[in-house]
Amino acid sequence: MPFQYLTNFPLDDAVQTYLDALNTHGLSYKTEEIPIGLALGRITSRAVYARICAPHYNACAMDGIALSARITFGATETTPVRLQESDFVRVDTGDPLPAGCDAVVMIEDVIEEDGQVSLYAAAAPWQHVRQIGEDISAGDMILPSFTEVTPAGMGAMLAAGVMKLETVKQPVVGIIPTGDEIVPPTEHPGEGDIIEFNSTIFSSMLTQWGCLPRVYPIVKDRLSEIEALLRKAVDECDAVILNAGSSAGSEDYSAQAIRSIGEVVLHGIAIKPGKPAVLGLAQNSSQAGLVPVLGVPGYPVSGILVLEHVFKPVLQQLTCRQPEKIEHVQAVVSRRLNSSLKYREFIRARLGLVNGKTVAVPLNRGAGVVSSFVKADGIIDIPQDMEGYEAGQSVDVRLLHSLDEIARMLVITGSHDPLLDEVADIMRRTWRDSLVASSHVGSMGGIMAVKRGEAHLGGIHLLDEASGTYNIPYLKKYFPEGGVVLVECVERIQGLMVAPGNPKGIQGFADLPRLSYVNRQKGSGTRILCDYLAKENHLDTAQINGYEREEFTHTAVAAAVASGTADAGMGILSAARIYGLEFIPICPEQYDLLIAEDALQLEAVQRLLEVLKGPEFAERLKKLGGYTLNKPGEVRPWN
Ligand SMILES: Nc1nc2c(c(=O)[nH]1)N[C@H]1C(S)=C(S)[C@@H](COP(=O)(O)OP(=O)(O)OC[C@H]3O[C@@H](n4cnc5c(N)ncnc54)[C@H](O)[C@@H]3O)O[C@H]1N2
Ligand code: MOO
Repeated sequence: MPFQYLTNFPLDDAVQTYLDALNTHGLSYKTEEIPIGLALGRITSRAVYARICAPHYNACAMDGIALSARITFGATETTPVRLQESDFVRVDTGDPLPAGCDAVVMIEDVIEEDGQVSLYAAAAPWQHVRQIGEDISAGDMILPSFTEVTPAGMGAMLAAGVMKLETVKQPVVGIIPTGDEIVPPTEHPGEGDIIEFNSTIFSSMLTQWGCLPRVYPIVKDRLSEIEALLRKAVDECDAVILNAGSSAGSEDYSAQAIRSIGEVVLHGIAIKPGKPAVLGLAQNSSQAGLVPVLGVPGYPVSGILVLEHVFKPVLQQLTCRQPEKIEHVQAVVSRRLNSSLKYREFIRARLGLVNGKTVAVPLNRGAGVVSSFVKADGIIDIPQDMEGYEAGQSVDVRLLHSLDEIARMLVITGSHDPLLDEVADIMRRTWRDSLVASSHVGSMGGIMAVKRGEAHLGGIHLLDEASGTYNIPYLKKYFPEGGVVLVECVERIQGLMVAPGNPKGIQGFADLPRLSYVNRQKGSGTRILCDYLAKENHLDTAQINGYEREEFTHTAVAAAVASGTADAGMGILSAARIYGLEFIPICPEQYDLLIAEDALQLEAVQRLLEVLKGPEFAERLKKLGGYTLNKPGEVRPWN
């Protein structure tokens, strides 16, 4: 296959070019008549008018007596009007107003005395009567065109004798997953198998947008097979998403397949992730309609962004839904962000309100890191003509959660330990409105984040080589003026995680030169410990294979060992257990929380301290293993 040169259209131009092309070819929504009972959330395609009045008869609005108001005139507290049974009709709410009557008196105001009925107030004509058409008059417009049907709207239509309405047909959107290595979801994928989950993400997004997703079976990387399934999908659907194979690889057939059954409007957008998207179209041969066909990059984050930015505006033309307002916020970015001048970049970020400023902590930028979307509170939008931002600069962030939620977020930035997730979970179970955003940037990263006022607190475990003590020497160095408190958390065991059965017979740190190693990032407490142990053991780290290979969490190191790409890595027992690894204890260390003094009184911080002191925390840590609890949650004097 000849190499395909991708274009580099700015995003807005690409979307406009695509919409123009689709509209030129006559892209249009379809309509269908549906019963009212199925209309919730649907969009009207034409105005709905009342067929009958509601109410369609004069109805009593209260339980009581119906009468002619005239006969009550003159009744007062002191001069009641007395009525005979023949002067009125006893009625219940909803009864038709009896002939000759024009008012209802509530039963509470009807005084029965001496076998007679007395009224101590006059009735006004038409009081407590729901007159014909009070709610809706026949011929009234109940809903205008292109309006979303609400529960009350459904009731109003039925009340007005409308049994069916004409709506915009929900577009059926076909999703075709492709790839030789793609397998249906399974708990036990083979090596090289990629679990097919994009179609589930895309289906759910489409459902949220008012479309009907239809997922086709996974098709192999064979042009003829992709073309055949694409042809079928175009004939069966109103829009089609062809997933993966969008790039320039030898088995990337999306653009070719779309071109062979229709037209590629453009291939390549100046965004990252998402650049190799293919914007195409084809004719539906059975219904002679135009079908937008989108070639979506295989990486899930790329796919989500392309769907959101490129396909959503197209689908909104088919669903006739209005784009919802996108909320933005200016936030201070917590670390340097590089960006290419060639692309507009979208970077997922956690957000929190610290010291009155909104802080954005960028998450993993990888296009394959779908979990970054799970954690993200917003998307940092770096324009194409920017080279990036320095830490502390203000950035534009598209909000994924409300500002109210972000204001409640407890921002924890520092060293990674699974206990933080357990604390967050206990908080959530105890107080449902608790929100915790924790980012793993290592102990030194935590110190800096708290110092810059960009985190409420951070986990730290920093060994001071000179004194052999933990944490306090660092606080003295970095916070000479105070402003932070140190809260006791846990003592935990650091050790070498090795393959089950310890096939390499590893005894301790001194064995590293004969192994392949996986390390933690510089600035993490574990890395500082490794560097210290290397010195103690007189090891030249340049001679240790993999010493420069850096992972950001204990579990990522454990995963590397479990996958066999490293013989050993330093970490905590709980991480080794998760991956079924053997654990060679090396030394205990103190893992504490560094809390900004200003943050100490926050409700969220107080809740966290309460959790640390409680029984559930102790129980959960016992299960995780490798921790000793002395006085968790207690403030430790340090200066
Ligand atoms: N030499 C080049 N290589 C790549 C380029 C490039 O410009 N030159 N672009 C990179 C970029 S950027 C992206 S994005 C990807 C696009 O990849 P494709 O659309 O061609 O997709 P595949 O290579 O087939 O798959 C990539 C990756 O996506 C995941 N995937 C695919 N389908 C699914 C699915 N249904 N469910 C879950 N995950 C899926 C999977 O991890 C694949 O490995 O290309 C780069 N390469
Ligand atoms: O465009 Mo790819 O989507 O940058 O990762």
